[in-house]
Amino acid sequence: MLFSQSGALLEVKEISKRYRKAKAVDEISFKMAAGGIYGLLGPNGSGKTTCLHLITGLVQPSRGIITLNGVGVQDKKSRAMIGFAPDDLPLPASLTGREYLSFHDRLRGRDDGSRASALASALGIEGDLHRQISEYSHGMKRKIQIIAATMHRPELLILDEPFRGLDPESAFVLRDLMETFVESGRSILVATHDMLRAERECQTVHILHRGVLVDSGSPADLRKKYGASDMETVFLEATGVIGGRRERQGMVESVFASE
Ligand SMILES: Nc1ncnc2c1ncn2[C@@H]1O[C@H](COP(=O)(O)OP(=O)(O)OP(=O)(O)O)[C@@H](O)[C@H]1O
Repeated sequence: MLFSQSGALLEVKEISKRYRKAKAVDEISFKMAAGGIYGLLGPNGSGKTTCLHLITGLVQPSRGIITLNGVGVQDKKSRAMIGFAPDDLPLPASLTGREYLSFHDRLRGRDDGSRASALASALGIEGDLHRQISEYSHGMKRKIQIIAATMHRPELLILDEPFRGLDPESAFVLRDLMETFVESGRSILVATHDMLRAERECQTVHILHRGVLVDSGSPADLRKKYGASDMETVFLEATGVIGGRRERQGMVESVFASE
């Protein structure tokens, strides 16, 4: 496993991303070590997806720098070490699953066909690889994306809401895959709204609110810090949702109060 001078696999240093006047991500910094699952939590619109796109190198930051093993993520060498499964499922409907995976191979100049088959078997869709993606269910699309993102054995796997729409069996299988992946010394950064999973699976979570990193730590440490019994309460406290409750309730009451 390669390391940068700081020993971190990934270093995000003071990155900001501005879209016209609005800052989607504002001066965020954090590090990830090799061999762990890290969570990116935050309310809708808090900048999680933007942050993931910046780390993949697909989007350029307005400010700041992101390195993987000490090399900028815009560099081709870094990109080869990253796998990304986005939340939306932008898949070419007319290709078969197998053709889609071969397409990824060609883009990377690799031949990972046998690994793709092994992963498809593990995820239970090997028998569907000859079918057109237009015929795939939501869960099958999610799985083919995860295979495409992992078959080249990246050092860093980035997953945006990977469990969304998966049945319990598929979620269980994906969780096993993630665990095996990190046991091999690789790391995962996962953006999620699922607090239970974040608590169970992430060694460290970063909580975003309006583009700003408001807190970071292990789920256990954060629960202690906020005096909370679960990560959902930590999330609501850290993002100020609980604090704004009275004001919101007043607004709703004003709508429904009898005249
Ligand atoms: N291409 C874009 N152009 C303009 N604004 C954008 C663009 N992409 C994201 N934004 C804005 O950046 C902010 C953060 O969006 P982002 O999608 O990163 O949030 P998120 O935390 O992933 O949200 P969700 O949980 O709803 O998916 C939002 O205000 C959004 O409107």
